Amino acid sequence: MERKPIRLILASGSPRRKDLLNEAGLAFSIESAQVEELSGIEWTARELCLANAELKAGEVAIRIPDAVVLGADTVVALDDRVFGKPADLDEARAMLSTLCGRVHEVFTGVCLMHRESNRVCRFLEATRVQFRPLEDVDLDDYLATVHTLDKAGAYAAQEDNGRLITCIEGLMSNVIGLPIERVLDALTEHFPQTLTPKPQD
Ligand SMILES: Cc1cn([C@H]2C[C@H](O)[C@@H](COP(=O)(O)OP(=O)(O)OP(=O)(O)O)O2)c(=O)[nH]c1=O
Repeated sequence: MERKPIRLILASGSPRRKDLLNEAGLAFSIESAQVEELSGIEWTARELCLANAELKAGEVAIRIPDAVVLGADTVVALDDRVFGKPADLDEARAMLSTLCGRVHEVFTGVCLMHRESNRVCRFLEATRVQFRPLEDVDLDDYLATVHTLDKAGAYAAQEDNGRLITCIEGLMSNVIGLPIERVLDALTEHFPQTLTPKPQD
């Protein structure tokens, strides 16, 4: 039986998420979610990134109910602390100083939502990341050369080149904002009608 294609929409303004979906060869469009992200010490990192992913997907899915909407949220967790995007360079410096010499976890929550059929698929991926000791890191240089304010935990694994990171256990794509391997599996299982290849240039 022929299946009717369903549009895939990325509910995100993150250039990293756009690149990862593009590299996977998927056809999709972008509609940034207009939401105030949840935060606060009452949330664990796992709860927070899943709740924010659903919030982002839900806001766009209300507007476009016939599409499958992908929302995602990435946070960094150390012990019971949760680091989102730093508010300013002082906070970025404080986050990086705290993360140095330790292993932390990066969680990305993903929510795929199709309102028309009332179907939602949520999952979370965790990756462990180890940082160099503080004395081996030039934080002034790092903060001057890497754009940290739009990144959870104030670092960019995609352009690290060994400056901060000594070891990554798990999916690299998850650290930079979207565990694309798992997104493809979830789309294949739950929403195969979205898997139309993008037109060739
Ligand atoms: C840890 C880490 C995060 N990041 C990015 C991924 C996410 O874009 C960002 C975390 O913030 P998010 O709130 O997850 O996403 P966003 O604000 O960029 O986009 P939107 O809410 O519109 O979807 O941090 C990196 O690019 N590299 C890294 O190494």
